[in-house]
This record gives sequence, C-alpha cells and structure tokens, in this order.
Amino acid sequence: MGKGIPLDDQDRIPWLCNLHDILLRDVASGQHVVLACSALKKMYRDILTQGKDGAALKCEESEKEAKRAEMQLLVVHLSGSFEVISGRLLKRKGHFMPPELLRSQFETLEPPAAPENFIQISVDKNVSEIIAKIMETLKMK
Ligand SMILES: Nc1ncnc2c1ncn2[C@@H]1O[C@H](COP(=O)(O)OP(=O)(O)O)[C@@H](O)[C@H]1O
Ligand SMILES: O=C(O)[C@H](O)[C@@H](O)[C@H](O)[C@H](O)COP(=O)(O)O
Repeated sequence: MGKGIPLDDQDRIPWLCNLHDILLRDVASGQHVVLACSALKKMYRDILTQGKDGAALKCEESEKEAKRAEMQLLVVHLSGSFEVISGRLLKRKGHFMPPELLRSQFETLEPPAAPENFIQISVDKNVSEIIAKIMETLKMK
C-alpha cells in the first residue's frame, strides 16, 4: 500500500483469518470485542465471523474449527461519500496509505446487506453521535 499498490484477496485473507482467530479467542474468554477493519467484501466479513467456512479460499488452521464458540457479530458500516472520506485522508498525517488508493477501495466495497447483521451510520455524524447510535443498537440486541 505504501507504494500505491492496492491489496488483493491473497494479501488480505491470511490477515482476516488471523483476526478471526483473535476474535474467537477473546469471545471464548467472555470478552466483548470491537474490531476496526476495512473488511470491504462480504467474503472478508464472512471470514471474520465464520473463519475458513466463510471463505472460498481456506484458512490454514483447520483444527480451530473443532473449538469454535458461538460468535455474534454486528457489522457497523461507517459509510461516507468519496469526497468526504478523501478530504479527511488528504488532511491525515503520517499514515502509510496514500489517498490515491481510496478509489480502489470504493470499487472493491460490497456494502453489507441482508442477511448480514449490520447497521449503517454516516460518517457525516460526529464521533459521539456514531458511538451513541452503536451503543443504542447493541442494547436493543
Ligand atoms: N466522524 C468523523 N468526523 C470527522 N472526522 C473523522 C470522523 N471519523 C474519522 N475522521 C477522521 O478521518 C480520518 C480517517 O479516519 P479513520 O479511517 O477512522 O482513521 P484511521 O483508519 O486512521 O483510524 C482521521 O483523520 C479521522 O480523524
Ligand atoms: O485508514 C485507512 O487508510 C484505511 O482504513 C487503511 O487502514 C486500510 O483500509 C487498511 O490498511 C486495509 O487495506 P484495505 O482496506 O485495502 O484492505
């Protein structure tokens, strides 16, 4: 990404499998977990929730399957226009991702849709409003 080359499935899938394993471990130990992740495609979000079963390409650690705990995941889709997000990235300092890569991320994005368990919140809202909406949703579930 630092060289202006977007990640592809081969780059992302092992990382998503690792994130799934971490989520599973923390949920199994009774924690409530928040994960910030771009997870642009439905398949990526399926890997986060279901591990290798959620993906066409498989995670390597198949023995984790046997230990799988029930994991409920609420996807919070922070949605915004290309213009708003690009404007924020252009102001951001010291991040490895060049703002030029944002176009490919918008092209790759598959917004969550039923039957995924998700809510969509506009990034036009301020952070306090976004957090309040997430908390309200979690209390109702
Ligand atoms: N709701 C918001 N309102 C205003 N600025 C925001 C909001 N959410 C994120 N930003 C800003 O947009 C930039 C990118 O946000 P984000 O993708 O969340 O950052 P990161 O990936 O670095 O955690 C950051 O500089 C952040 O401060
Ligand atoms: O804040 C940002 O600039 C992005 O969120 C950035 O962190 C990117 O999303 C990840 O590095 C994963 O890359 P992909 O979104 O291309 O998988």
